[in-house]
Amino acid sequence: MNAFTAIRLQGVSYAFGAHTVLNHIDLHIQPGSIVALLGPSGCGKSTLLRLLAGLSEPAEGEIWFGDRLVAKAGWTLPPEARDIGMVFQDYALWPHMSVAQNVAFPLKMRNVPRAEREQRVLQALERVGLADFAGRKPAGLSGGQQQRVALARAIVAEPGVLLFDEPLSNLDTALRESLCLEMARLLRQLGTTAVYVTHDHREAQLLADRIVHLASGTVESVRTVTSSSGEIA
Ligand SMILES: Nc1ncnc2c1ncn2[C@@H]1O[C@H](COP(=O)(O)OP(=O)(O)OP(=O)(O)O)[C@@H](O)[C@H]1O
Repeated sequence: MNAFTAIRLQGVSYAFGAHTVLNHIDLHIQPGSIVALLGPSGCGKSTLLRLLAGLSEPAEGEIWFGDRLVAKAGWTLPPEARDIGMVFQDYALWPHMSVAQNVAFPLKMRNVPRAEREQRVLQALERVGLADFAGRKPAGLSGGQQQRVALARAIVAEPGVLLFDEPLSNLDTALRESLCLEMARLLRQLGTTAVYVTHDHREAQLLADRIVHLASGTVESVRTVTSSSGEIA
């Protein structure tokens, strides 16, 4: 897979017992685009992201990354076989590892040789403005810095797809906006297809090319953000 991966969902449904959470979702995400999944609490945003990550399997339908089938009814390709990077709300950094070791982890999993690993880790940390923090432990960093480390870890292996689940919601308002703009710039530089779950309209408008509005487990609308000021067509 390369950095320009399209995502296609066809008739995807998911239920917790008798409770249908996603109901025949059809969605096309263009390669290299940044899509925000927006909607009220409980509408199914995180569930949809978990299906894209390979953390849950659909009850119905198919999910394709490029020309690769990654999930269908009752079957899913596991996260580590999907060429994805993920950033969660709670950073999910390993506390006993240094910043550099955290960021190097996806490269280790891919058996990238040590010298190349060190070079790519440094490059990823430079991209998020943390090159001087490589030797620190996560506990010695602010929330915003920890989330930058998580971002560096997500991009270091240059995955085809980046998935974000409310990555800024633990940060204060001012930091949220500046980090959001920083992430938007970085994602555009990288050209990686990205899906970004949020319930914050402003964040979605600052960051995304398209905004998919979910309501009660269905796609209510898909809108294109037409300018950097966040105007929506
Ligand atoms: N493990 C679970 N068992 C049963 N029901 C669940 C489980 N996880 C989520 N749900 C239900 O599925 C629905 C969708 O949840 P989901 O977390 O996808 O929503 P969301 O849009 O991401 O919400 P939020 O913005 O609050 O995170 C909700 O009604 C929720 O209560």
